[in-house]
Amino acid sequence: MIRFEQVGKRYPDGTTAVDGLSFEVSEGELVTLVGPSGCGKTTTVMMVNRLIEPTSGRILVGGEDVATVDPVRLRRRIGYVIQQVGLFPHRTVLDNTATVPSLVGWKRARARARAAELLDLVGLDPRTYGPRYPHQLSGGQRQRVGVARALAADPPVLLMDEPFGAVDPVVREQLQDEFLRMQAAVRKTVLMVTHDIEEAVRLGDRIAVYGQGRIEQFDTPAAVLGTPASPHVAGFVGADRGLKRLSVTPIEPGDLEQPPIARLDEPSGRAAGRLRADGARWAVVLDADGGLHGWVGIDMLGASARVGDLARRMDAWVPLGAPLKQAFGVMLQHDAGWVAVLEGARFVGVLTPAGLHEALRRSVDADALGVARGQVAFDSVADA
Ligand SMILES: Nc1ncnc2c1ncn2[C@@H]1O[C@H](COP(=O)(O)OP(=O)(O)OP(=O)(O)O)[C@@H](O)[C@H]1O
Repeated sequence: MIRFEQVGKRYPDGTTAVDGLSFEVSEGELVTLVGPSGCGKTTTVMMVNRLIEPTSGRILVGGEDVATVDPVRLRRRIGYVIQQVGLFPHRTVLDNTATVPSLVGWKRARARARAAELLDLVGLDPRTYGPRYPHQLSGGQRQRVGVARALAADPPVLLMDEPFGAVDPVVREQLQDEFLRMQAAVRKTVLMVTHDIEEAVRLGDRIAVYGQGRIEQFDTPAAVLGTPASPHVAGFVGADRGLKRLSVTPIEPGDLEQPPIARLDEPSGRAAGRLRADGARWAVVLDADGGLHGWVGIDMLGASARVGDLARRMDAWVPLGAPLKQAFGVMLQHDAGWVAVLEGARFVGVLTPAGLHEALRRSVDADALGVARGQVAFDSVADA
């Protein structure tokens, strides 16, 4: 969808901002550009909408060489979000959002209806915020309007330059989450500049890590964290790589342990006997459909009641496939030594701190070997 072919930019004073850039962003893919200040990230995105002209190579958008497209027409097909949002101060939020549709000749009513829809999409109620002026919004809200405005004419491509850079870390994380949800729905082809590796990892389908004026590694977040291509990349992604991997490694069935199970309607004495025989101190309690109800400890099980009368409800669960970080968060929040994992509504096992550690090692090892994670085979007890 966006293709760089040996693109370079040399300024008249002799500064080479970027050199020999070749990479591709597929349709619907979000690529983050990350690297130290002055390494050429902004130059890269501004060449796509011709705010900067390359001095060598070419850039294709949707198969078309952008150098051959009228810049004004080109920019209407490419959304652009920057850190200093640049809203028109004397226009309402709704009119700001409707700017591009109005420019490309939509009727006023249609442009405004579209703007209202977009404000809703970025989490701003158009009835409340539409009539306001930019100075009546918080920084985070202004940033959302910037995103809504960039999407208003439904461009297939979105360029974002530090879009969440101007807000505090908490709001920033909120905006990132909202943006991810939105991107899952609209699937734009996105090129996003950030200097923050955490943001690059959280948002990017793939990451381009820049050195001075060139890309040192272009790969998935897991691969960049797991096998940095150079000492520069390793230095940039930082010493806490293992921690960052928690965000990008999904919980897989093989990571789970199978604890003893008790059924809601089971006589409590029978469940207690089974636990004792297994040497277990607690069991996960499931309902008749295999859904999670809660847990019960062996010393809570009396002789006469049913398990369901004695069990405790439990909210500490995560879906299969969720990132390990989410499971870790739930464990901390509930002060629990394990977290239940569900596939749909069905209980499939528990993740413990030991399982979490193993999963992290598995993901690092898989990348180190250069094989897809699903292909890694483990020696099983049966083979020994
Ligand atoms: N008009 C210009 N003339 C000369 N050099 C320039 C010009 N514009 C940018 N540069 C240089 O090009 C290099 C790349 O700049 P660019 O803005 O792309 O970096 P960046 O990675 O986006 O940095 P930051 O994260 O600080 O925004 C820098 O060394 C910068 O000083």
